[in-house]
Amino acid sequence: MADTLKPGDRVLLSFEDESEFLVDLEKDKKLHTHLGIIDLNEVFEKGPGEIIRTSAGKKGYILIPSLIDEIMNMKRRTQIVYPKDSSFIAMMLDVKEGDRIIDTGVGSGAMCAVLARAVGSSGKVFAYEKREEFAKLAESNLTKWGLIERVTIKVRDISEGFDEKDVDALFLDVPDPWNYIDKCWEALKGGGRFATVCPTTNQVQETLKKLQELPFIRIEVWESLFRPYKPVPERLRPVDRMVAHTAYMIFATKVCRREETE
Ligand SMILES: C[S@@+](CC[C@H](N)C(=O)[O-])C[C@H]1O[C@@H](n2cnc3c(N)ncnc32)[C@H](O)[C@@H]1O
Repeated sequence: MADTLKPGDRVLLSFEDESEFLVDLEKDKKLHTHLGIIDLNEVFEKGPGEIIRTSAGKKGYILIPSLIDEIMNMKRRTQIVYPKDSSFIAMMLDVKEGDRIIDTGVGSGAMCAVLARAVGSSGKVFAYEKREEFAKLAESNLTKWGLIERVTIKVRDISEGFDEKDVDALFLDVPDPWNYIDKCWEALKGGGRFATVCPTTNQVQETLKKLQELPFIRIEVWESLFRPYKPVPERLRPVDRMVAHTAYMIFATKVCRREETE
């Protein structure tokens, strides 16, 4: 049986000219677009996967938005971690159901959402952010995506340290990560995984120096390059332009000490 849509549900209306609209459903409401008017009562009646037509006869489809759809269209006031990086980071941190994770700075909440989804309903993300307005924006985004129950947002400068101890993994996204790596080490459990992102190589160098001073092992630096293709079977080829750079990703694993002590 088709999913039944109710007021407050979010849908993605996807049209043939590639226009897409993310909509919070309301009864008796009309959406005015450059393709014509969409009667939302029709969306309720039809349901996900079905065709919708605007008042101008343009054809679209009713879909349930994915987290990637949400992140690529989200309200943001900071740079965000893009899905091509955040999905890999979540795997490298081995985030799973029930984990306790720290995410900082939470910014607009893009990476936090990926972590919150991965920890499941029995896990928790402790999200630190020094700027109240960004913490509020992250809270609003995570609420919209139904993930806020799994996240505790703390408005705090992380130079004061973290409240949590023995967390399974920690993600750090601030302009000067090397200044907080000792605090991250303190919060992680033995064997806990650490990740950070930096847009420039000189930031990576500073971060690596700091990681090497502390008991961290398996230090790795990665960059992900994704090249989409035009999906035309007769002329299959890459698109003309690609995103050449987002961020370098640095990973490390905490150990309790580097050498055995007597
Ligand atoms: C690039 S944004 C984070 C984006 C976020 N990871 C996302 O995917 O949406 C960096 C954030 O770190 C916060 N920040 C910078 N230094 C901080 C500090 N010392 N303590 C807490 N937050 C900090 C900034 O206010 C900003 O919101």
